[in-house]
Amino acid sequence: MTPVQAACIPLFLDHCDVAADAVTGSGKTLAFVVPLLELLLRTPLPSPTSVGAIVLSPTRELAQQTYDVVKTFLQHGVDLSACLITGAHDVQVDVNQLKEGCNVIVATPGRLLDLLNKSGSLMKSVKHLEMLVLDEADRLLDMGFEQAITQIFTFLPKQRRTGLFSATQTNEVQALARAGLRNPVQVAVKVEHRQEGAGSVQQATPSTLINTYLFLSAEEKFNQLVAFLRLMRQQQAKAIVYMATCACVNYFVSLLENMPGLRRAKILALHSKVSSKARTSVFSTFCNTEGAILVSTDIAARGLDVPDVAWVLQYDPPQDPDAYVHRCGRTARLGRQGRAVLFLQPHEDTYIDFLNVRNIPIEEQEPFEGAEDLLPRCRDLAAKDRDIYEKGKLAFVTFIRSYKEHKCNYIFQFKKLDLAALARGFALLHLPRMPELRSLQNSRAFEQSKIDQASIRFRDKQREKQRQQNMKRRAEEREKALAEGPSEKERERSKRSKKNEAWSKQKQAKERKDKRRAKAEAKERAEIHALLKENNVGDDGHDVDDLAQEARLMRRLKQGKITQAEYDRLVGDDL
Ligand SMILES: Nc1ncnc2c1ncn2[C@@H]1O[C@H](COP(=O)(O)OP(=O)(O)OP(=O)(O)O)[C@@H](O)[C@H]1O
Repeated sequence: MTPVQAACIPLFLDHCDVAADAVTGSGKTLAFVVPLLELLLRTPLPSPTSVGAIVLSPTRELAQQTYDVVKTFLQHGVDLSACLITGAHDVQVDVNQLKEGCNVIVATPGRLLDLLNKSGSLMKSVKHLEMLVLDEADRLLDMGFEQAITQIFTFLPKQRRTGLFSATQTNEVQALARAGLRNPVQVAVKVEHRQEGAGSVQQATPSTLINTYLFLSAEEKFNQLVAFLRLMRQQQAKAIVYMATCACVNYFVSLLENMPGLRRAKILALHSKVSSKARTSVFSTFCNTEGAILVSTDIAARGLDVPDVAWVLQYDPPQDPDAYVHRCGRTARLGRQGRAVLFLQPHEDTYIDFLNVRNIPIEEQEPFEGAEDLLPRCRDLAAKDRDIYEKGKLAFVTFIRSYKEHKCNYIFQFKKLDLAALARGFALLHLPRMPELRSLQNSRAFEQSKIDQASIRFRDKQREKQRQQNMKRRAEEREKALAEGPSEKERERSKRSKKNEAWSKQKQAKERKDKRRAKAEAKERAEIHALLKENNVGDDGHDVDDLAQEARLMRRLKQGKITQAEYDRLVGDDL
């Protein structure tokens, strides 16, 4: 048994409520699954359809993982039934499952609350609940599930055991513990590490983790990533690479697949815009393929348990400060050795102090050997395939947006970003027209490629044919509009402006200048808006944090801005 299990299991069996806080990979899942099953076996439920235990997880992936652990016991002789209730399928599927009887429910809060509100029989079945578990409690709260959870409490009997599990403790988690737990026993399994001159101090990451950082300019990052991945190939080691946005994952994976030494590597992309079904398949390929590389957003930061991940590389530091510990926690699980490395730009150096204050020991490391300048090759790929060219622009735009919205913006200061170096580091041929980049458009700091962007073709023949047809249609529309001359409205406008001729040339010049600027700004906005819209990224930058989208949708549902059906569809398909 692991320490957290040794502490929690007897407490639950003694009918105590437990609030547990233990590092990633310390075996928290079994610390609640074992006593939960044991309690249900000891106290037979009044009917085969009674629900004896509920586990609430923040995401579908985590719920699925916990459900799989429960299932393993059921397949080996534990005579209970279990079901998984998430937004992954139609509500009716869940209703049918529940009718057949579920002694253990593993669920995400939104869907469970919905079913409790709709189904009188489920409301009755939970009246004899023995145990409730809130897993990854801090994330449940971050995602805006607090209200849903407190509403779920109202359906459950007060005489129950409640467990609250988290690898990061916050004031909000403590408030939730006060609301849902009765005199909980606090279990904190801490890791100590020896620090020169300070004796032993507590740390928030596993003791078997070697945690390092590397200062790199924006232009060095991709080359170092390739050097790192070649090393992983040599060692046949499994690794996870974290990036800031979905679009960054898509773009850099397209580049990596074409880099020398990596063409035969198994590089998988995972983020919220990958469909639910494809996400399951990506995850299972990653688990079952030796030396596979997962490039992901924070969607894969928490709770996911892949025992043989040897390295975690944080290509971009996380938006959410707590995510750092969870990302690292995908390696060095349950006493195994693991390594985590963080790429930082030199101006982001205070992040190291920030980590130290949070009891996260970290050391500087040497750059990976064998790095070469691959950015010209990347630009060449973009020039030969419009798909890569467009992915690059989108990735860059979303990265800038995510950087501007950084939760630790006193460390990650937008004004300190070297945007020209960043654009070079993204191997862009042209700068997207963004207000943030206006001063760079004609600057020598970023040399725009001479290649005409309209001439860059899709490698995929079908897509290219479609693009040509669209261009032709737009040109015809323009010609037609020209031939028809100005519209009635335009003629009116021009007449009016002649009548009100400006009283001085100076004023006219200023007006012309303002008009030009407004036109340029409107064009920039329209271009960025079109780029984001085409790629299903909201203007509010919701590409930035995948999981926040579910929380945002939940809030909109609560405010009555979307219906339950819309919520289900959006969460089901898009997240
Ligand atoms: N007593 C045990 N003996 C052997 N293996 C165990 C034991 N308990 C847990 N494990 C294994 O350790 C791994 C990590 O466990 P688990 O996923 O529960 O960690 P966790 O603390 O929930 O991590 P995280 O905070 O990242 O979610 C799993 O692969 C699990 O099967």
